[in-house]
Amino acid sequence: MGQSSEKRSESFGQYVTRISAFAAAISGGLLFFEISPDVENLTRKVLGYAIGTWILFAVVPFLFRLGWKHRSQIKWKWLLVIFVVIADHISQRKKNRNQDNEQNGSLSYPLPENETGAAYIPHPEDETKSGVISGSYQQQATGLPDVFNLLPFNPRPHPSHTITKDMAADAIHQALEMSNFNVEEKPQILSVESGPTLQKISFSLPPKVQLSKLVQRKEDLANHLGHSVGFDVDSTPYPSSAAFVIPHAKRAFVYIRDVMDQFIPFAQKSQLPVVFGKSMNGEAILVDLAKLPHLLVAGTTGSGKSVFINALIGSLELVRSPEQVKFVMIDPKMVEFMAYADSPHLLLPVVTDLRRAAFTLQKVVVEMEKRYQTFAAAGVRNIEQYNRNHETPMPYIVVLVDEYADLMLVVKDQVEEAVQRLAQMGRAAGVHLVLGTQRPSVNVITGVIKSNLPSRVAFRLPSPQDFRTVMDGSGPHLLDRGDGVCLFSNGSRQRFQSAAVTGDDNESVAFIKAVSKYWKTRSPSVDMSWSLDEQATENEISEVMASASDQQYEIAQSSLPIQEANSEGDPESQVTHDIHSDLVEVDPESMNVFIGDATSYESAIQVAQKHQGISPLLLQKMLSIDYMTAARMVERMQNEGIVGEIDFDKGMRPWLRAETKETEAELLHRMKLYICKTKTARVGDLQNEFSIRREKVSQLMSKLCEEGMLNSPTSPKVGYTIAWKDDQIDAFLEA
Ligand SMILES: Nc1ncnc2c1ncn2[C@@H]1O[C@H](COP(=O)(O)OP(=O)(O)OP(=O)(O)O)[C@@H](O)[C@H]1O
Repeated sequence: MGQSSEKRSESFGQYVTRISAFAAAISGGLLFFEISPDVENLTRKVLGYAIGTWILFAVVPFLFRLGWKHRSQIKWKWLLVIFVVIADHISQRKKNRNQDNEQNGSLSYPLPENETGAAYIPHPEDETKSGVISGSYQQQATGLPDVFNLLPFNPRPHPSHTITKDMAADAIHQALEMSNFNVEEKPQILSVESGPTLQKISFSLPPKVQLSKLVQRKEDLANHLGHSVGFDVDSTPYPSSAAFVIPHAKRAFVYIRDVMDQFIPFAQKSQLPVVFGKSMNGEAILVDLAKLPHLLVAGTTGSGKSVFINALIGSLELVRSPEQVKFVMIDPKMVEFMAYADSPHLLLPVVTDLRRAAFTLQKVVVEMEKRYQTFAAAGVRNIEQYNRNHETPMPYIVVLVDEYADLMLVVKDQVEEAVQRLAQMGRAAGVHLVLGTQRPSVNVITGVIKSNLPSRVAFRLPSPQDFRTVMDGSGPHLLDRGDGVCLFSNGSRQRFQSAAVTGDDNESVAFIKAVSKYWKTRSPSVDMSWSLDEQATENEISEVMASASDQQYEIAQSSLPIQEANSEGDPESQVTHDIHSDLVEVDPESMNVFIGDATSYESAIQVAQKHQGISPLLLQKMLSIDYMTAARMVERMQNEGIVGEIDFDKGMRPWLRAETKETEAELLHRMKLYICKTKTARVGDLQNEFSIRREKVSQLMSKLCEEGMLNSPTSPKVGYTIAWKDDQIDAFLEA
């Protein structure tokens, strides 16, 4: 009986040992193939349990049997001492870890050991007025700001081996030959750059091989090089050369922790510092979101869009207190931003309802308008100047939308209008947009959005057409997990590996919670959170949104064809002329500019007249234009004597131009003089010269045609021409 139970426990032990050996082998294999950080973490855990089980069921019984056999020779006293020392060591380690967790917000992942025990300690009182990081950190020895200690470590900071020049020359030679290029010699390799995901091999183009041909046969080359995904052909700074971009066999990840040495000084001199990732040659890409000033992020599911946006939020939360930056998060899917529910950086709870999302965006527009009023009262132009002159900084607001396509499908009109206004005017007010989408169709990424969000990031997308919609051009086959292309407003475009706080979802949630806890203990006094219902009344929103639509309506009306004469009422509306003929003198390429500039200036004058004065802020608000354009128009109005010097009490330049008493005949005479002197009859020039409405100019020009001074436009390209001969012009001028 005793023997059979011993046998049974032995076979159970063997059984368990075999299972754990099997589990260890599988997890070891999975670790070797580096499938993803998620799988990696799981396999590490399984490996740990397997080894633990093996120790428990194989090693411990073996040692026990061995000890029992030689029990007469064992020095029990020494064994006890060793046991006590080990137990003490284990309990001490456990205690230290608990203390660390306590300090750092109960992380579920181990904190890095701080060798010197020292850290930069952020002091809210040290905040610089420029709104830079919560203080000049007090450096104690070589530590980090303690909030940075919350960042997880990168399990895979380095890629697998970079290809050597010799191997590259062989591989490229072979691929060129197999793709039907006539190459006699191996190409000369000029450089091999290695980043976290890719390596870029630059080589001299063999005779008769052109870069454009390589691009054409990209797919073939990719197949022959064994990299059908991720391969690209690129240009290089070297003459007569090309580059092949090839993914690493095993790529590295970029964690924020990896670049914090560069990020901390960068954060000191920027407003909204974020870690984008690393470039193809492994350099950190650090970006000031305030300068972008908005961002569109597109990527299909699994491409790394959410990890990137989380890295962006994480970067800001690390270096900006809740008093300095506030987030508005819109998450219709209720997946991405829910982990931030407790964050003190939130201006209002995460918005998940689509209609409420539209309302929220409009509310942000109201906030932006209020800020402009505050700036006007304080005599400053933007948030930077305001924060420089004020003790309590005005927080930047970053609006994050997880799935912009969902919003556009349901509440397109409200959303697009609000997004357009925020994109056009948000920057000076410290309001910035980050719009994410999985579905970058033309219905979602409309012309309006694209023209207002020139900075964009594309991760892997379902089709080349989608990539084109986002980036306005073709691009490489991108890999999953953060291989992306970024495009900045200055037109520069580059491939990059996106940064992550961590690639592990659980670790990510733990980090977000820890950072929230960190800031809650440090900035408990100021509660700036919004209550959407209290502060943003429907009236307030509709008032602000309507002021724009009225104005846009006026502008739209002024450029519509006017077909019927109206013999009564406003003489200016007595127009018999199709306004399209005014535009015919303009080259179609420049038409937009022409219509925009001339019409806007005329509208600006109307705004000034209506309000009996003007300020850039008022103009900016009424015409939905950027501050600089508004300021330039105001300056022009002042130079032309339409408005006067600034009246500081009213915060405006008063309207000066008396209503014109000039009769139509006098105005016609002045126009004739102008045409004779300048020998031009362009509607735009006359409109600018006389500061009168486009319709009025058209009406007068029709009269001049009737008088025989001008010829009517004959084709869409040719505008009015002068019919008078030179001697008629001279005679008129002499008279
Ligand atoms: N930059 C990165 N570094 C490391 N791992 C990454 C990175 N980006 C993505 N991953 C890995 O890829 C997985 C999917 O990424 P992510 O959740 O960001 O996809 P997504 O594009 O947002 O898709 P969805 O819209 O379906 O959420 C992550 O869980 C993570 O394991």
